[in-house]
Amino acid sequence: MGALAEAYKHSLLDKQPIPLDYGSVRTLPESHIWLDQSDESPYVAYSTSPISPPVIDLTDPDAPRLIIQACETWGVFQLIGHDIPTKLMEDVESEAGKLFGLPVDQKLKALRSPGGGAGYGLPHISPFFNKCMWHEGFTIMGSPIDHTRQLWPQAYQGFCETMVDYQNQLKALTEQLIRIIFKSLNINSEEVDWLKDSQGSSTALQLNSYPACPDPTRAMGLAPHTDTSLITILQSKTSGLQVFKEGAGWILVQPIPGALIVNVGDFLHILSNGVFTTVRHRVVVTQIQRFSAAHFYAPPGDVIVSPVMSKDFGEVPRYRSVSVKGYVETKGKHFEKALSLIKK
Ligand SMILES: C=C1C[C@]23C[C@@]1(O)CC[C@H]2[C@@]12CCC[C@@](C)(C(=O)O1)[C@H]2[C@@H]3C(=O)O
Ligand SMILES: O=C(O)CCC(=O)C(=O)O
Ligand SMILES: [Fe+2]
Repeated sequence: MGALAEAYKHSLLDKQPIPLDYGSVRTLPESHIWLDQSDESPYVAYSTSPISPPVIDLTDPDAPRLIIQACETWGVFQLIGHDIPTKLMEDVESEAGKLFGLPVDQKLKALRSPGGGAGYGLPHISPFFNKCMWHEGFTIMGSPIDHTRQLWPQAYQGFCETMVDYQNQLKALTEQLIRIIFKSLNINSEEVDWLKDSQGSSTALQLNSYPACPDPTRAMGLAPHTDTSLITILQSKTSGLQVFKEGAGWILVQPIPGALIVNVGDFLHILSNGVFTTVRHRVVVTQIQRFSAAHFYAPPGDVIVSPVMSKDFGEVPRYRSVSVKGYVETKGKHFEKALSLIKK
């Protein structure tokens, strides 16, 4: 858990709208129409360019070089050859389906409390937009037991076991990727206490549901954002995620069966002195419900993140050093402006 639990805490002081009973809505309500915000509309500037983020096989001896290259050029890649069991990935999706399939009154029993990080609700970034997203989410930080007991008083165990197993395995995979990336940054992983003991890092698992939408071209699944994390690992069987590529525009990511989508977050961007891209992304919706699960990983709250200095990453720092806790707070208050506020 840790520092990420604090993300958007301050923005949540504003009244947070609650998700609609999506199943009963036949016409897109005015509150959910994004079309008039022209440059934010998901169907405007949607690139037809054939380029797409690289696919990297973790068992390929050349994987470390390809990962670094992808972090620089795209800030996102699809990972195959990882050892997360397919069955576990499928169980996560089917447990998420059961949760979001509950009647809305039931789901509201697990509603995130004001200022709280975990539980059911709209995206944490909702207060920064004047339109609502076509989305419902369930955020897990640490054990999901308290919230899931509200949902299924007798039958919460299957859900909890699956999510805890997934969180542990995704944490280990993230740490494997971080060790690879740190090597290129000339950081000795053996000297990084929080990585060595696997203690204290901040993690969160976000289950996302994008309900079937009656008017997809005018709705927004998840508004453009960068993740606050060091690294995020996402699973989804279906397309909907778009990433912004400088010079090309919004590119739809076509998930490869069994692959995980890995993206660079703000902390890795700062650490790499701006060389690795913290990729802006958003989600479009369709008439078919879509699920995804995103695992976020950041260092412990008291860690100071400073840009590395070298020939490859630049000899002049582009960002001020920040504590993880401090930057998470800045992001929660200023959202998209957070990075520019810590620029040197
Ligand atoms: C760990 C976290 C990152 C996140 C905020 C949170 O505390 C829990 C959910 C995460 C999420 C998922 C949807 C997009 C996002 C921007 C949001 O609103 O909530 C991210 C947050 C983030 O990366 O900053
Ligand atoms: O659903 C997706 O594909 C992306 C979700 C996402 O960006 C997030 O949870 O931060
Ligand atoms: Fe994201």
